[in-house]
Amino acid sequence: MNFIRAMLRHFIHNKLLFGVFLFSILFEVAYAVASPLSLKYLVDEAFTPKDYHAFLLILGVLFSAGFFNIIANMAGDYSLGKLSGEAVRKLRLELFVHLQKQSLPFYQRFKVGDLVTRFASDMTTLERVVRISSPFFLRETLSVLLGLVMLFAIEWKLTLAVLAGSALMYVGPRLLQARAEADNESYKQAQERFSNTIDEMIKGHKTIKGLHQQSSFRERARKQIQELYSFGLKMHVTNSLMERLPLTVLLVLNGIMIGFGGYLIFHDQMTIGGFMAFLTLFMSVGQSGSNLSFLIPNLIDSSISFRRISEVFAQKPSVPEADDPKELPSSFAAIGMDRVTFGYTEQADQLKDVSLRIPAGSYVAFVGPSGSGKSTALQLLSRFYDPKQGTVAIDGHDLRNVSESSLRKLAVLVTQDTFLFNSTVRDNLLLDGKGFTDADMIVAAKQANIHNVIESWPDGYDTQIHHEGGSLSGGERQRIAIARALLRKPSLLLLDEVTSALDPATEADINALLQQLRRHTTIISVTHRLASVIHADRIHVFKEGSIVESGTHEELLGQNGLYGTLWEKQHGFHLSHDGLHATVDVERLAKLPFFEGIELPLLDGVAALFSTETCKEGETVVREGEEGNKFYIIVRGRFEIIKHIPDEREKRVAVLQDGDHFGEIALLMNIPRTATVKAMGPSVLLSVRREAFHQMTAAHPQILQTLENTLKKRM
Ligand SMILES: Nc1ncnc2c1ncn2[C@@H]1O[C@H](COP(=O)(O)OP(=O)(O)OP(=O)(O)O)[C@@H](O)[C@H]1O
Repeated sequence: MNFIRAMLRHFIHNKLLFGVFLFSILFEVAYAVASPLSLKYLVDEAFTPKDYHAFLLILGVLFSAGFFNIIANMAGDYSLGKLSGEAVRKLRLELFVHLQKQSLPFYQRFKVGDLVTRFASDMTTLERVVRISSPFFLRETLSVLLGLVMLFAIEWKLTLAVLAGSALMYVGPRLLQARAEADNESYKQAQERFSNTIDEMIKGHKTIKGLHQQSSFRERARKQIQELYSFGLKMHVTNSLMERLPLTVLLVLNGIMIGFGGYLIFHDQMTIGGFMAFLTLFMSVGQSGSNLSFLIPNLIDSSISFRRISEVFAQKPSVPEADDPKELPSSFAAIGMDRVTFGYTEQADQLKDVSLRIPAGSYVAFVGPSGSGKSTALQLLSRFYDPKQGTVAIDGHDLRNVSESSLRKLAVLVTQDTFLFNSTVRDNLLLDGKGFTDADMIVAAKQANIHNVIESWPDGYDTQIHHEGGSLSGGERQRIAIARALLRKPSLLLLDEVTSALDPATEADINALLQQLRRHTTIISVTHRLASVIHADRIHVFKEGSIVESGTHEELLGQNGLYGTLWEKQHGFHLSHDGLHATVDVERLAKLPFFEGIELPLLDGVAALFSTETCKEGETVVREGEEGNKFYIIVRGRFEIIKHIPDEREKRVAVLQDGDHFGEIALLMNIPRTATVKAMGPSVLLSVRREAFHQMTAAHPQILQTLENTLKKRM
């Protein structure tokens, strides 16, 4: 309702134009109703008595009124065009701003296809209603009302008779309305589902191809297109029925009118002129009535669009701006969390009673197993979400009470899922460009180690970025995102796995840059790669939503806790600077549970069997169901483990990262893989084939024996 009120408010905002519009409609209706009346006077007062003077008078009045009607209509059309255009313009902008104000959960709730449909198709329907249907509805309703008054004035008995019959005209559509609404809604939903499939198919085409999912997607699309067809047919039939019914009833009504009207004339209760005026006026009222019922399907359709847009307008941002927000200065003394508990849903908490204090100028790292809540903590520190309990504060100011713009100037978050706009590199770096020169931009690009790459492109900084950055490599995208953040010179830099897509050399450069920045800028870095945070002032180790250990690298190693375990797991690998050649120490191999107890000299031979494999983001290394003959250790990178759950789509069941291994059973036997393993970014693996392993173990059967025993125990 608020939304409809807002629309009306926009519509009547310009009182003068609204007055002109109303006057023009009233005049048009009055003229349309009065014209048939002129017949009564023409026939009864001029033609029958052959009164030439009366004839000229009536003709003069008719002609002048007609001329004035044309002018009034033109003024009305102009005012309507301007009023409706303005109302729709304001609504579009309000919807856009409203979408911008929404927090992350909103964008998780509504899918892209759904929102785009609301913006494009529903808004267009709404525009049609404001521009065409509503004024038409108003005019036709007034015509019916005024026409009925005139009909009563001409002959009330005949009017009552036809009115009783007219009731039929509305019964049919009423009965069908609920069904038409349901059919329209089903069709809209089917459209939405299909839009989402297309959206997924375009965005995920690589993944779909990579996982051989074309046929399941085709099947999904086929079903949805079939649904579109069936719902479309149903909707068409119901709407056509609704459109045809009134015309049939109108035919019956004409019969009643001519029969009863004739009877009145034969009994001298009505003049011929009166009957002709009645007939013409009734036709015109009937036409208006039928026009109104034609409008019903159109209005039903639009009421759904109204509801769908109202639904978006009704969404309140889950991270709202305070009424009188505090402006943060550009620097601060400390940021912290005090007993913060947070869950994305009511069912589970992803952060539990987390407290920490980060003084300005420090370099802090969040580490821990995948899914332990590191990124979530970062999202709360940059206020993309508000805690369920506890507070996140900068210098004692609860982030809920500070202005979003001052917070965003102070703190910039760079994530692993970088989004670039389909524009030039320069536009992507400068964005609104406020306060930055090209020289600033180049300094930032150099810091992020991307300047030379950009310069090597034929159009340099004017190079067009396509497919939201898909035309660039993951590392290039990431470095542009880092440059974009550095350009803004934030006092607080929040980094979420920013080096995970970079090759070792670039990663080393970015880490060196962070070392340079660390005293002027507070850096909080979420990473799973421990080697990059050994110099951090403080490392917080997350586990299942809580901070379980905190300290410097040395302090944490001394504690021999979770950090120590994670460090051991990632230790013992060597990677060439270009990231193409990796090796593993035998001491590291010896720590793999299934090589436990095998003497180091023997493991030397095993270590030599490993070869390096690099993979791109989205590449599938192991496919569920296929027979495997390789064992892998992750040197760098993150891999998702996907399982096909019957009657469900594929589901990510785990994430593996640096130091993890998979596929060890393939060293023993040739059995189908139990899950698909896919790279989440550029990665480096060490792998060994069963055949090579067996050649080696032929000379040392005890290795095979140990492996068999351990794997048997684990299975
Ligand atoms: N938007 C979301 N809605 C619901 N659950 C989420 C959402 N984002 C993350 N989660 C869940 O919250 C938990 C913590 O996720 P988070 O990303 O903070 O972990 P993380 O330690 O950063 O792990 P990773 O290194 O794998 O990113 C995980 O179980 C994750 O599945």
